[in-house]
Amino acid sequence: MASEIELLDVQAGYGRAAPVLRGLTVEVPAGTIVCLVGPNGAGKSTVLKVASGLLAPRSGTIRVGGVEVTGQGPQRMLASGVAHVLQGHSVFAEMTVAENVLLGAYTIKDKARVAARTEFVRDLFPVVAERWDTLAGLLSGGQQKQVEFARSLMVDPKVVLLDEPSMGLDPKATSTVFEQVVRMRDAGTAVLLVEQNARRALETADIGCVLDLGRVHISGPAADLLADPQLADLYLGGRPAEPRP
Ligand SMILES: Nc1ncnc2c1ncn2[C@@H]1O[C@H](COP(=O)(O)OP(=O)(O)OP(=O)(O)O)[C@@H](O)[C@H]1O
Repeated sequence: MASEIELLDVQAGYGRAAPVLRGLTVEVPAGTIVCLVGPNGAGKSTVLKVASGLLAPRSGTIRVGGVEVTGQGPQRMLASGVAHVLQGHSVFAEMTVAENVLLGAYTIKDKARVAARTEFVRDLFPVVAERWDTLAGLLSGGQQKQVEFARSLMVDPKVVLLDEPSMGLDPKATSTVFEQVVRMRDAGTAVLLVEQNARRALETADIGCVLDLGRVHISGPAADLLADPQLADLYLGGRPAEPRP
């Protein structure tokens, strides 16, 4: 299966400090959700920063859709097909949902294409369509996250990078947000997901990667990782795996 994004043997870090990523390899095949889990400070967000061009790797190779893009900055990575939904909330509260979503299309000059993408995201995220003219700041945290998802899909990316989408959300809103992540995948966008809520994320993902000491320690079908008692002990709070619904 072709990969939408590949990070191969990547070393990366901040300033003169020791590298955070030390020979990390991860790939996101088309049509899949890949989830990175691992302890605090393992480098999960750093992987996404390298993937979106916010942080240049010190060495290694990055490919998007099979084309090498190593060292490109965020704008060129976006143009190559990589969209990044950052941790926390990034909607503009004083702007409407429509204005927030359309910001995602600021690089697209073709009006017909913008109209087609607008229809696509309004269809995919019903709450976005329902609250289109509402000030984004009046929406709940989970609804705001869906506005961010919609904004990221305006450029029709090959892969979307999601950094802790459930952060600060209650369990019901978290479930809705994860359902929307699955809808994004089913609508054709591959997803690289980073989550503190490792068990919930692995229940949603197709492939799981456990990050430790700056490398992918273990990877495989997410269901297998969930069923592994040793992994559950180390990374999933020690509870036995619950069967998938
Ligand atoms: N902007 C930065 N400048 C310097 N060091 C940083 C910066 N961002 C992250 N780091 C360091 O890089 C390491 C990995 O951080 P990162 O945020 O990637 O981990 P994480 O696995 O996403 O952690 P968490 O689960 O706590 O969000 C940490 O030691 C952190 O202190």
